[in-house]
Amino acid sequence: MNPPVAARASKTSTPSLHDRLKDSSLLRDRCYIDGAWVGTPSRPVTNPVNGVELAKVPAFSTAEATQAVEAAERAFPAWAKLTAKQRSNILRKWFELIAANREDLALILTSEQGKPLAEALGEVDIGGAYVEFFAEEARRVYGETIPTQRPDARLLAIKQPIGVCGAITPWNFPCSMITRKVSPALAAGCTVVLKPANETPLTALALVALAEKAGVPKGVFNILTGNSSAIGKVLCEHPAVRFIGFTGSTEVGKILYQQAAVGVKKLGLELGGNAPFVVFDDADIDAAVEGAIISKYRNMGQTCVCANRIYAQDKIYDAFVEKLSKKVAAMKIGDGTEQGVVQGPLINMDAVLKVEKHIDDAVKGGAKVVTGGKRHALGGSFFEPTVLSNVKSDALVAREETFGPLAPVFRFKDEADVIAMCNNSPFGLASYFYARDLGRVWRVAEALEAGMVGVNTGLITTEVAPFGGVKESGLGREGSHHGMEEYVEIKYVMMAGV
Ligand SMILES: NC(=O)c1ccc[n+]([C@@H]2O[C@H](COP(=O)([O-])OP(=O)(O)OC[C@H]3O[C@@H](n4cnc5c(N)ncnc54)[C@H](O)[C@@H]3O)[C@@H](O)[C@H]2O)c1
Ligand SMILES: O=C[C@H](O)CS(=O)(=O)O
Repeated sequence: MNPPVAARASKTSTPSLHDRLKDSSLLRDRCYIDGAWVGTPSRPVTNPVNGVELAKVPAFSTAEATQAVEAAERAFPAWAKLTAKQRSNILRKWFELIAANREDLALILTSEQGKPLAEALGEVDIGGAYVEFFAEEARRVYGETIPTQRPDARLLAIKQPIGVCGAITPWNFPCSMITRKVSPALAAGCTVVLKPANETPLTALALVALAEKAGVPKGVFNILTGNSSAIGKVLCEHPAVRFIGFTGSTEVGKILYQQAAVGVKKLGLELGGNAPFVVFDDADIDAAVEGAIISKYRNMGQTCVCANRIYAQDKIYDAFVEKLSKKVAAMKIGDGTEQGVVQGPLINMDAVLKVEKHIDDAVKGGAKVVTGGKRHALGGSFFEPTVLSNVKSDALVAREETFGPLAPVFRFKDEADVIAMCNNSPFGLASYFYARDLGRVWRVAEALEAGMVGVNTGLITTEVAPFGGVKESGLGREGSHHGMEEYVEIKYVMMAGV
């Protein structure tokens, strides 16, 4: 059992994260490989609010990644041989432990990632919901019998776990991006080696501690922190690894795609987005404002499904911009653990620089800052939630994923005009529009080049739907019963001599 992280006095007078947890044993500073908590804590994890060190984690690399893959390979046969019910029961127990520890998990999450506590609680809840859902799906990996053209033979198709899986996850959702991969993998009978983001490993380590407590056997679920590219290379090239699940930027996704080609590994890629958010003139404008706020400013705009470009039809443009910017200007910004705060700090200063680059480019092209537009008085990586109007359709912010609290509002004339602009992107993850005409809803939903469409809603995330994108937003789907397909291989058996 890993000794809990020693209580560290933070740089400020506020109690340390360790002292604020109900169960401080959830704050882990070692990796978990083959059933043992190992490594020397050396790499600091800091709070984006104030740079205070929360803990240190090991800086592992090639050797440890290889050890983890070999442990997962050894554990695979026994885990795959368990009955679906046995795996389901263990996953159910994991879900119950996540739910029972949701407040501690959310506090760890907010402390290392920055999102408001209310959002972190929501993330832990859906993170747990993926585990609960796939605990149930574990028992529904059905095969089929197939009528054959040979009277002397019988034909069946069976589904079997693909084997050792690598999982590499981003910092923006340190809980749900992990359970969205690991729970279907374990449900299918696979074993996993997880490399979480270096900015937010503590939530992942706590999830593994709870999985261990739930009875996941040694070697089945391994986690290591450290050198991303070196660990990723091992996961892409080791012959025992048969699937790579990656969530992150399209740029890194392409690197992994190339590396995995060497061993012809199956991949699940959940990549970048550039979601259009369209408000037609027959929309409920107040509802559209609410939808734009949750879609744009959730996690300070740091979600892959954030509205990245907002299009408002000419007739309602001014009213929409006025209503939106009034609500945005009223947002409370601060430390996400404080009551009422709805916007925390961005993950780092690079994120701030990207927002500023997009604002500067838009303003140079004639855009107007309606609210926000600059770093917040709190300093550090706090940035004012921003609304721009009169933005040119070819501005940088329309072409690149901002990943920050910036809402550029573009004008459009009609359906054909706006659909052409929406689809003029190499990305196709999420998209949103507000309209009430039934014919328009069908036409636009079918015309948008995206994996997911929100109609009259800015929040589409659920464990029961197939999450994923088209074009350069990725391959495959996570969540829903489709999410199991990543982790199984189909085999058909022709039995002659009947
Ligand atoms: N489609 C989705 O479901 C989804 C969900 C969340 C985030 N994202 C995307 O992720 C991006 C933000 O997350 P991020 O900054 O963590 O992305 P990132 O691509 O920089 O990092 C993602 C993960 O990959 C690791 N990594 C980085 N370089 C690597 C390499 N060469 N080899 C192996 N691993 C490597 C990182 O350590 C991290 O764990 C955004 O583009 C966002 O749209 C997509
Ligand atoms: O950042 C991308 C995540 O997938 C966000 S969520 O799943 O919509 O919460």
